[in-house]
Amino acid sequence: MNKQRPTLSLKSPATPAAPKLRASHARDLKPALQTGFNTGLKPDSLAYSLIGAAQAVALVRTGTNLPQALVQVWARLGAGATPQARGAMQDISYRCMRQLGQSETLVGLMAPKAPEPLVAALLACALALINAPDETAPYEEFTVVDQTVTAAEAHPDTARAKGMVNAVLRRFLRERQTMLDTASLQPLARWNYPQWWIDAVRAAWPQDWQGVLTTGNTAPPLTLRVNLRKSSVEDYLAVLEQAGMAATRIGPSAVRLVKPVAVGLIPGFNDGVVSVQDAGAQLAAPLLDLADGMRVLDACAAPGGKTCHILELAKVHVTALDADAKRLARVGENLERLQLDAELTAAPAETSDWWDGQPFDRILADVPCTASGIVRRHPDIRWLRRKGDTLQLATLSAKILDNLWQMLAPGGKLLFVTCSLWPQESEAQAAAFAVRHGAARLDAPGQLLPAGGDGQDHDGLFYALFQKNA
Ligand SMILES: C[S@@+](CC[C@H](N)C(=O)[O-])C[C@H]1O[C@@H](n2cnc3c(N)ncnc32)[C@H](O)[C@@H]1O
Repeated sequence: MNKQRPTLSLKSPATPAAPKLRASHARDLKPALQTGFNTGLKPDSLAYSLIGAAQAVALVRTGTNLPQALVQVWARLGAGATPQARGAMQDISYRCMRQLGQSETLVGLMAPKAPEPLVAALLACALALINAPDETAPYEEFTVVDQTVTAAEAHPDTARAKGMVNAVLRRFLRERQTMLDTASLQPLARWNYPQWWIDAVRAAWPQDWQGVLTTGNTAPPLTLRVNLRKSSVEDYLAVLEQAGMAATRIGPSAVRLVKPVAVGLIPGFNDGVVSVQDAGAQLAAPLLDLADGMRVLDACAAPGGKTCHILELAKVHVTALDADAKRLARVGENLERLQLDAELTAAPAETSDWWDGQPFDRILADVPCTASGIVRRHPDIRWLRRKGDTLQLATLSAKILDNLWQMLAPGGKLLFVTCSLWPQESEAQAAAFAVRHGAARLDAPGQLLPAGGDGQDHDGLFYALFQKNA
């Protein structure tokens, strides 16, 4: 077995007398990922993908978001992280996030003592694969057990727990129904969200809370926006049919692929005929009621999905603003692919020193929020957010809205958007804003709860439209 240092460790070698922390405190520590560790596992084996996915899951449990965690793990693995291995690690870790409450509860029922972070994450990944809904189960359950034990043996952070991993998984296969029934008595395991999140959805949406939680645990669809400058929805559906890709129309410009594929394989993607965008998010640009020649501010623009849609609909001058210069670069890449043009400005939307004083005819304020409405795309969010984040983000977005209002021309319209389910960030924010500024409220969808199914399929978004007195 490789004797190199483990890649995940809560203790630093430079501080031998580090105080022992209780498990409840461990999530505040960022374990250092050490480069160069090699498990010796074959990159095309399930064991290799399982230990990689488990490291990403363990990082999420210490506060890193899953996309970043995967990038860190892949960087450390170097050439071993082949496209197939990356795909498998991504698939396993995303599944794991959707079932983490159940898996951690099951481990609590079956493990003799609380496992170390990487062992807990490895077990959670394995249980997510074993408990995958039948139609999506990617591996035989005995293969999963065997490969999880192999993975455990190959990594110094998990090797000592190999026997326990084996015992827990085999016990689960023997006593599956009893274990699942017992676990599901706990809301955390039944719904796979933290208790505070379940309570918040119940309080906000007493009629719909179960559907909202259930939809958030489904895999998201791959929805495309047809660029009406380059094609029509009918023509594009015909292109997909010719390519043998089944698809349905689920919005004015929205087409959902029956089977998601990598973006590089989507016909016309590289030529800007289509973009990837949720059907609910596609409502923003049309609500702005654009006309050629208008000055438009897209105030929280990155990665530019809505910026590009605006420019596909009318010949307008767009300022795309975002506080994050790195993310703003992605707006540039999307504009380039679609052969569109906008002015890119990196600055916080609650400030105004970047503004030339010329009022805007339309303002889109797609403000930073808890993202509680898009958990099916980002299943890690529920495990990363804290209850207090809502108030903090609502305070920032109130500042942003107040600042942007002074930049709007008389008679101009401001569209306020969130991808949140929490009224504090959405309807309560919109109502308070209207009162503060005497803003007229125009027709807009309000809260769209996340919905999946044949007819409609979209994330949870909130829309409020305001007009300034002429
Ligand atoms: C919901 S995302 C925007 C999505 C984008 N409108 C789209 O459709 O592709 C929110 C964006 O707000 C940016 N942001 C966060 N705080 C900000 C601030 N104070 N001012 C401006 N942008 C901010 C984030 O970097 C992020 O790109």
